[in-house]
Amino acid sequence: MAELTVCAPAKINLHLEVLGLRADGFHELAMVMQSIELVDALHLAPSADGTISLRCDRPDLPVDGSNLIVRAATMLRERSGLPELGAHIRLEKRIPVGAGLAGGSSDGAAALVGLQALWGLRFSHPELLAMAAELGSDMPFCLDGGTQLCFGRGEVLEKVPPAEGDPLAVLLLKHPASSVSTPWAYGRCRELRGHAYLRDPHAFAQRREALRRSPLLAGLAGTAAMPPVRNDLQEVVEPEVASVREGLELLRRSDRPLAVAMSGSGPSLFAVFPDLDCAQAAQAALAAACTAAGFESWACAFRPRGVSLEP
Ligand SMILES: C[C@](O)(CO)[C@H](O)COP(=O)(O)OP(=O)(O)OC[C@H]1O[C@@H](n2ccc(N)nc2=O)[C@H](O)[C@@H]1O
Ligand SMILES: Nc1ncnc2c1ncn2[C@@H]1O[C@H](COP(=O)(O)OP(=O)(O)OP(=O)(O)O)[C@@H](O)[C@H]1O
Repeated sequence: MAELTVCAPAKINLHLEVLGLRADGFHELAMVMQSIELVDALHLAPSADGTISLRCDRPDLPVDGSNLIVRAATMLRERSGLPELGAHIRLEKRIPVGAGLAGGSSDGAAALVGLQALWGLRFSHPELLAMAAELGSDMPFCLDGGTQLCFGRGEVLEKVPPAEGDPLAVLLLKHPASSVSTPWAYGRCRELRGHAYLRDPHAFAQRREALRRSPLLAGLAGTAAMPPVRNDLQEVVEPEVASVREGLELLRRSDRPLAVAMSGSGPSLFAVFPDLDCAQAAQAALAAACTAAGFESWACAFRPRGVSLEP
């Protein structure tokens, strides 16, 4: 096989509820995650000498063993038992880094799927999901993407069927000089809200059931109005990060957004619109204000799937 291209879409969190602490030190979560049409591209080619190399068009992104693409590739080769496997990988990076959009996680998921195809491996889907879960809490979602309920530390997934008709869309904002450490955000959440964390597994189960029946899923299906988006990390990050406050204020000026919130651990912000035309109109209307405040913006439709191999 010559070269192969695999797409790695970003995600936003349409619901991020911190339930409590787990024995492994991670947080027990109840989330709804949504893939969007903001996509990194990985170009894969076999290497003759068994090396795994990564090149990227973003000089500020490490391409060594700390990159999730290299970590995923190394894990896949080890688990295959074929140490002679190698690949040259070129990353076209379009998802902002450290933004709350799981760009790194999605790239790792794309590496698992793309290299399985390039190397002709035959891991089952559950095996790929298990490898993804070892590499990061957001990575399992990124494999199949679309709209999913995410429980546990983020790796226990329940698919939500895509809505009928035109997909919803978002206007996404991020300040290029701003990024938020995910471990810091969760640590701060524990400081501020740890006293109110749920402790009883039955209470966790009740919250999961409440999310399965929530007005949010009816709103996404178009059978009810979209409720406000809940992101428990937003109330932790917003007071500490000016670009989050500024971005939320900008988005609240747009024309009738269905919801406005921060994604993941931030600092990217999004406003939900009924379709891509509305999101693009909102982007045009806010263009001058965003430029003046130094924000980058993207108008993206919801995407009904995650990682995808390109023909
Ligand atoms: C904020 C979100 O992006 C929301 O989708 C995710 O929860 C974070 O997913 P992620 O970046 O893949 O997180 P990981 O790389 O697995 O963990 C990074 C750090 O975040 C904290 N973390 C992450 C997930 C989780 N359920 N509880 C946590 O407390 C832990 O300190 C962990 O060491
Ligand atoms: N391929 C990659 N793309 C982007 N970041 C990567 C990649 N590999 C490793 N990283 C590292 O992961 C960290 C954050 O990655 P990412 O862009 O997924 O953050 P994020 O969007 O906040 O993710 P999450 O929503 O899961 O918190 C950065 O420190 C970055 O250096």
